[in-house]
Amino acid sequence: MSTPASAPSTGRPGTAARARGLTKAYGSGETTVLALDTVDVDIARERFTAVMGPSGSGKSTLMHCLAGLDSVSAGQVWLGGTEITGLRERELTRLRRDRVGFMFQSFNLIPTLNALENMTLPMDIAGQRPDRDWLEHVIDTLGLRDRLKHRPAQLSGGQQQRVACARALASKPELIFADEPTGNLDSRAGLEVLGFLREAVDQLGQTVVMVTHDPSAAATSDLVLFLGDGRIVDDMARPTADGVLERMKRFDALGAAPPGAPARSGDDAAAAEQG
Ligand SMILES: Nc1ncnc2c1ncn2[C@@H]1O[C@H](COP(=O)(O)OP(=O)(O)OP(=O)(O)O)[C@@H](O)[C@H]1O
Repeated sequence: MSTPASAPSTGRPGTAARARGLTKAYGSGETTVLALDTVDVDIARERFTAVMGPSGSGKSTLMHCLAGLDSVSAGQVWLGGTEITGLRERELTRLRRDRVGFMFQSFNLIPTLNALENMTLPMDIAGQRPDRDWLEHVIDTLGLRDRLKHRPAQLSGGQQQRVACARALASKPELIFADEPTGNLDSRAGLEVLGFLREAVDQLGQTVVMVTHDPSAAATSDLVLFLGDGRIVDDMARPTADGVLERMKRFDALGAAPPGAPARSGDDAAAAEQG
């Protein structure tokens, strides 16, 4: 299903990422796992999109395929206006480097580099100079000023996550993919990171796609996409934590969407709620 994130009537400046018929199967024969099943999705530019769903529903796979980190079994994916399915690895690497920032659960920090060096490493590799004012702003907002010379092993898990967050934001990428960015943080640090992602969207025109299990974190977004069994089964605009929690409870009560079940829109869900 195509999500309202793409509604042309909003006048937003297009889509930052798009997929049509996106299908991803792992393995072969009897052991095949269909992680994504003909997903159509539009990630609106300058918006904050959250992706939720039960464990194994395909959230990380969707993010990896949209980011060009994983190959697809069928379908097409675009980053901005560029179709990435079929691109050669070298072109794909360059595109990712120039346009995309990543925050993963495993922070992927380089142990021999200090915090500041880790933050600027992607730009150093790309031969780009950081925007100093922006970098300073990122560092202060994430409370990393007095940790810049520390190596990852000398930082707490939360601090490492904040460095990974700063690294994703440092080059002002058009699109940031965040996989459970608050998963390893205490609630205060988690709120800070979410606030910063929100600010990046509202004030800097960046686009964020965040996978989360946390309804409160999802409530920071503009639109929540709910995945079930490799399909987008619902969505919720202007989410609240209570609203997301209710929706999730309802999915639990209904069980996972059966394969082949028609994808439901937010309106259908609202109608079902009233009826
Ligand atoms: N490399 C892989 N090889 C085989 N199966 C995989 C692989 N990666 C993911 N899968 C399977 O694909 C399905 C979707 O996995 P995915 O990690 O996208 O789910 P998820 O919704 O992100 O789960 P979680 O919330 O637990 O992180 C699962 O059934 C998973 O076991």
